[in-house]
Amino acid sequence: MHYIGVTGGVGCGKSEVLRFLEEEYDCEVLRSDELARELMLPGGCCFEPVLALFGEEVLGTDGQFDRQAIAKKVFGNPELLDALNQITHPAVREEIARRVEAARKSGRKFFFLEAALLIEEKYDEICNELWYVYAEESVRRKRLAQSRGYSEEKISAVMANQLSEDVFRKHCRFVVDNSGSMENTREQIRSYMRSAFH
Ligand SMILES: CC(C)(COP(=O)(O)OP(=O)(O)OC[C@H]1O[C@@H](n2cnc3c(N)ncnc32)[C@H](O)[C@@H]1O)[C@@H](O)C(=O)NCCC(=O)NCCS
Ligand SMILES: Nc1ncnc2c1ncn2[C@@H]1O[C@H](COP(=O)(O)OP(=O)(O)OP(=O)(O)O)[C@@H](O)[C@H]1O
Repeated sequence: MHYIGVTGGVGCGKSEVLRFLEEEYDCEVLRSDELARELMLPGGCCFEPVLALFGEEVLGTDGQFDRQAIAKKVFGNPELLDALNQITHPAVREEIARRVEAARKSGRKFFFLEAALLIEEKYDEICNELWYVYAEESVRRKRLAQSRGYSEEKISAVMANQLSEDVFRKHCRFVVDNSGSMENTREQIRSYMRSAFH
C-alpha cells in the first residue's frame, strides 16, 4: 500500500483534492481535522482534557465545544495552541496508525492522509511521500471568505501558525497548484499518478 500525506496551508484545497482522490482511485482517505473533531466530542478521549484546559466558557448550548470560541483563543496565543496540540495530537496519531494498519490489511492500494501539520509532526518519516497542495495566497483568502465567511484577521492568524511555502515545497515530492480550476487540479493529479504509479 502506498501511504501518501497531503498537506498545505489553510484553504489551499486539501479537502477538495481528497474528495477527488476518493472518487477516482482505490484508496482510503483520512482527514485529520475531522478525526480530531470526533475525538473532541463528548465521550471522546480528548473531551475532558480540552475542557479542563479552556473551561466551560468554550462549551456551546449543545454540550459540544464551540470551535469558534476555541479558535479565537488559540490562534492568537501560541502557548495555548501548543497545549491544545499536546492533548489532541498524540490521540490523533494513535488513531491514524490504527486506521492505516486496517487499510493495509484490507488490501487497499493507496492511503491518503490529509493534515495541515504533517511536516511539523514529522509524517515525512512515516508516509511513503508527501504532497503539497499549493494555491496563491490571494486565491485562498478569497475562497475562505466566500465559502466559510472567515475574516481577514482569522485567516492571517491561522497562516501565522503555519509553515512557509518554501518549507512545504522542500518536504514534498509532488506539488499540485490549485490556484486555478478544479479540473486543472484533477489533470495535474492524474498525470502525476500515471507517471509515479503506472
Ligand atoms: C482550534 C479549532 C477548534 C478551530 O476550529 P475551526 O473550525 O475554527 O477551524 P479549522 O479546524 O477548520 O482549522 C482552521 C485551520 O487551522 C489549522 N489548524 C487546526 N488546528 C491547528 C493546530 N492545532 N495548529 C495549527 N494549525 C491548526 C487547520 O488545519 C486549518 O488550516 C480546531 O482546529 C481544533 O480543534 N484544533 C485542534 C485539533 C487539531 O490539532 N487539529 C489539527 C489536525 S491534527
Ligand atoms: N480549484 C478550486 N476552485 C474553486 N474553489 C476551490 C478550489 N479548490 C478549493 N476550493 C474551495 O476553497 C475552499 C477551501 O478549500 P478546502 O476546504 O478544500 O481547503 P483545505 O485546504 O482543506 O482547508 P483547511 O486547511 O482549512 O482544512 C472550499 O470552499 C473549496 O470548495
